[in-house]
Amino acid sequence: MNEALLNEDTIAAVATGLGGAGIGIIRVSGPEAVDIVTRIFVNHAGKTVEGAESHKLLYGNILEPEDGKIIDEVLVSKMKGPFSYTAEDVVEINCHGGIVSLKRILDAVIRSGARLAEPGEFTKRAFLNGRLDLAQAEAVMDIISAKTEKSLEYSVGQLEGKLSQRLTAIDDLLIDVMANVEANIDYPEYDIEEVTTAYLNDHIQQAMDMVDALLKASETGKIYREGITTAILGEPNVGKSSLLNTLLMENKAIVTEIPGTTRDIIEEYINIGGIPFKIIDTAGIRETDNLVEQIGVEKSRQLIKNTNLILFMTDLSRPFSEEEKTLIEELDPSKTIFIANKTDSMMDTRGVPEGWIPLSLKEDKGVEALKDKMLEMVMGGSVDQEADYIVNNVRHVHLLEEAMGCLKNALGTIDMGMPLELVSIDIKDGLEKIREITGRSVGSDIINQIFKNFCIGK
Ligand SMILES: Nc1nc2c(c(=O)[nH]1)N(C=O)[C@@H](CNc1ccc(C(=O)N[C@@H](CCC(=O)O)C(=O)O)cc1)CN2
Ligand SMILES: Nc1nc2c(ncn2[C@@H]2O[C@H](COP(=O)(O)OP(=O)(O)OP(=O)(O)O)[C@@H](O)[C@H]2O)c(=O)[nH]1
Ligand SMILES: [K+]
Repeated sequence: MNEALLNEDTIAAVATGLGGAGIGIIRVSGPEAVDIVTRIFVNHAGKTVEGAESHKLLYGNILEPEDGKIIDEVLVSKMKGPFSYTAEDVVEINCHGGIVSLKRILDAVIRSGARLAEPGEFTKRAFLNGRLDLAQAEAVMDIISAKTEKSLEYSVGQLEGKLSQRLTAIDDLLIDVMANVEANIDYPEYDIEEVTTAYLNDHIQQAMDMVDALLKASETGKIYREGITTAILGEPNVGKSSLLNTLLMENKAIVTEIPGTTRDIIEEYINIGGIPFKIIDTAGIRETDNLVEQIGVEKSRQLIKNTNLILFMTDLSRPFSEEEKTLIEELDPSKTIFIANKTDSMMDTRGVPEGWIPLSLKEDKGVEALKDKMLEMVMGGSVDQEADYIVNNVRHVHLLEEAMGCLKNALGTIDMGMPLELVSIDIKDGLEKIREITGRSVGSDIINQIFKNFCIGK
């Protein structure tokens, strides 16, 4: 599989942004990388890229290949394969970050024999050359699109192999079981290792427990990946915008452009305890004056149904309206936080209702308690704060579910007293699914699909 995908081209791309930063990097990787850059680089003391030490910076100029005119002043680093990001020879040219300099140097590199890299092609080469497995390569993309420090931490963990180690442990266990089963099929008369029903059930169950732990970690992963969709609801003037502003001011999450995804709606992310909450723009709901009328609108119903969390707010400076009472009945208490705002100017006839969070945005009281409550609702047992790793990728989740299905089938096959050959097939199917995650067994179409979503230069 690897040979078919590997090719001997030398590839090049701008690895940094094109927005006119202080410094920009052009990355070149492949068998001709050193030769190509050697030909267009000069150093006042006569040092060459060819002769340079690996992983050291070299100062000089990049020249036009045709007439030797200086394009820019640069620092060049050579990383000799296999000790590089791609495991091939890599040369990086650090130039001034302007778009013209970057473009002219990239052009010079291409004219000297490299071709433009496809999106994700550097990381794809790292995978095909065996420096990263597929789960690790995918982590690179998660690192780039991480929304909070916590999700960055988990993705770096995945790049370091925390998920891969667990998958390898499952792989090892299943290989062991298969070896024993196969031996028993091939040489039943020798009684090499007794493959009893108890042995099989026990070991397959062990593998299932390991897969199950990963699936649990994927529920947490989904939260870190997608954020908790949150809507702030309430009658006009209760303080919804004020709450949003307060939360945004101190807790705005850093959201970088996610390569390969189109974003047609503006989403505000706030970061509470490392978890991204995605605030849904309820402008549509806010426009109407009448709350019941709002909720009657199909879109609002959909919104309420599809949101993970609802912050419902009332205003203590006036009585409950009939509309509010109706809506409170309709809302699902398991995903709603009820907030009583304006405690500073509460009507004499109103107290804070039982179970509601008292808040005064004016006096900045109760915001911490609200944030704690938001975290508590999300945790609900599913988020383990101390988790060492999470499963952060939809492809992985599907494959884990499929692996689980195969192993369940194996138990069923044993239970029905079917021959060992059939048990062996079920286990093998499960193993294949695990190997699709690490990329030990995966088709080139899937590999191409995965790397297509990376950004250029990665
Ligand atoms: N300039 C630059 N910065 C970068 C990258 C890069 O490719 N270039 N990276 C790209 O994403 C990240 C760093 N990742 C890297 C991973 C491995 C190697 C590397 O050369 N590995 C060798 C040698 C390691 C060593 O000296 O011990 C190896 O693994 O054998 C370099 C960068 C972030 N910053
Ligand atoms: N006294 C008091 N006033 C508040 C408090 N929170 C918000 N307000 C005021 O209430 C008014 C309405 O606040 P907004 O945040 O605009 O309310 P809203 O729910 O977004 O209003 P609509 O956009 O009309 O739905 C503003 O004048 C705020 O300053 C509070 O805790 N105490
Ligand atoms: K408002």
